[in-house]
Amino acid sequence: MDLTAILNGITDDMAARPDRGAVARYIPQLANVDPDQFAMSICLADGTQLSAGDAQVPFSIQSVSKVFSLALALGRVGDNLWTRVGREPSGQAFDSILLLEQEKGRPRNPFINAGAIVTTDTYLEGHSPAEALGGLMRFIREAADDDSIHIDEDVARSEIATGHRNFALAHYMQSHGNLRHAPELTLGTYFHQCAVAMNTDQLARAGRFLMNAPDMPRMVSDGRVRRINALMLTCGQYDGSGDFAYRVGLPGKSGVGGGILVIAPGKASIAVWSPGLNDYGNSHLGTIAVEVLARKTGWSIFG
Ligand SMILES: NC(=O)CC[C@H](N)C(=O)O
Repeated sequence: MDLTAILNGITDDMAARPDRGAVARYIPQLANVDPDQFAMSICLADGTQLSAGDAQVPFSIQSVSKVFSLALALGRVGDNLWTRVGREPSGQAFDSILLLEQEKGRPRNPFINAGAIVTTDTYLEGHSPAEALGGLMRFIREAADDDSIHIDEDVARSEIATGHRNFALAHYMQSHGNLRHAPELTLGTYFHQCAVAMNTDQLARAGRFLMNAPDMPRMVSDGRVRRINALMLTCGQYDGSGDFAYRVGLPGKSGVGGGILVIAPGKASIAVWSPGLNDYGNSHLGTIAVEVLARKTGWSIFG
């Protein structure tokens, strides 16, 4: 299999496509990003790294950060996290408040916004926001083996100023006793976590710990890696998770910045980025690109 040719072929194909989806507009800083960009990077189990397109351009990882915060929170409180957050797909948009009322302030899973806010509230416990974010950045930098990864303050500020729906979710959960800190404190931390900037090379490297391959960084136990991947497969693309599993057949986590981290267990960590989004709020071309990649490589976990 000539992976370089596959990667370059996909990148050329994506560059030529007129339908690129729509960039997220509800976060002002993201509305300015050029939708013509596309990048894909792959880290293989033997340590080889390949990339194509705009693989050196940093983008806002947004909800892809929820994978790292989940790993961190599980490391801190273990299975106690599940007393406050569920493990089922929600079938609703990432920022929906609908089920929270029916389910008494306990979010369906750690990848929708409400669940990620509780996850952040968990790793914030016993720390200041700066210390908590320091812990998260240490985790991400160690996973990627890159100390230059940083938080884009302009993006964080942009979201603090406009994140009314996330404030609504946080206050609603607090009314049910499912937030241990003031909403401003937890959300300030959550918005900074979402504002981590990475390029696809860095993100593919940061995802290597989820591959469960012998020579890859071991940030969490094998069992936990399996479970995080299971949640990525069932909940990682919100109400588009079933469609993504059907088309790609790999666990993935998307963000409204247009990035997706996709894991081929035992084989590869893949990062794709294209800023235009589909109706679910996941990268339109990014999803198509990993669909083609999975088909051409035979990497689907379903054979
Ligand atoms: N889907 C996403 O990437 C959403 C993350 C974004 N920071 C928000 O909370 O709305």
